[in-house]
Amino acid sequence: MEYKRPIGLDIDLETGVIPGAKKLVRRLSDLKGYFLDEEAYNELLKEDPVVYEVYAIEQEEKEGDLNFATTVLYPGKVGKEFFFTKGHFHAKADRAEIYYGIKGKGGMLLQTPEGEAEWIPMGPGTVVYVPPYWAHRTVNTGNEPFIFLAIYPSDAGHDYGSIKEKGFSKIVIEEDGEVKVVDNPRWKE
Ligand SMILES: O=P(O)(O)OC[C@H]1O[C@](O)(CO)[C@@H](O)[C@@H]1O
Ligand SMILES: [Fe+2]
Repeated sequence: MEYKRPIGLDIDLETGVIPGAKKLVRRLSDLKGYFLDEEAYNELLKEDPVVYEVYAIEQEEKEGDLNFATTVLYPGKVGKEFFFTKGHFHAKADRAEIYYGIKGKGGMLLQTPEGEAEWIPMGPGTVVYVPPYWAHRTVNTGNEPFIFLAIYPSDAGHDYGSIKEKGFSKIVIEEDGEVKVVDNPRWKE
């Protein structure tokens, strides 16, 4: 039998960079239709800021193996809504995932296929267990990059479809200087 080699490396805890990882950049233009306030979206699109970067060490899509990735989610808002990752179910919906907060301040929105949402605040050292079947999106509620590690089965895959279409049933906004998790007025059952 041919064994894969173990991997040991140091994540840069200040920048979130994983040496040798594949880098993915998502700009505001990659998130068309995701934010509630279209006017604010179009205005900010003139600058088309980077919303988040992902540094991933990925294996083949085989049962039993694991991927890991850091995400650097930049601070910012579209209207009242804080910057977030697209969010997804797993293509293999029963695959779970672990997140670990490294730097900055934010949280995770999780949601069942029926639309029951949960908000978990995150900071450095927070561990979040994403159970099978729950969609997940991270949100930066602070004013510095929010950096975290995700560890997930390499055959989990991403299913962006229904989140792209319907969003989450909750949104995370700033109102009167406070972070609020409120019902998404555009949410449809
Ligand atoms: O795939 P999205 O929803 O854009 O979010 C990116 C993050 O989610 C992951 O896909 C893990 O769930 C990572 O690759 C990355 O940390
Ligand atoms: Fe995931």
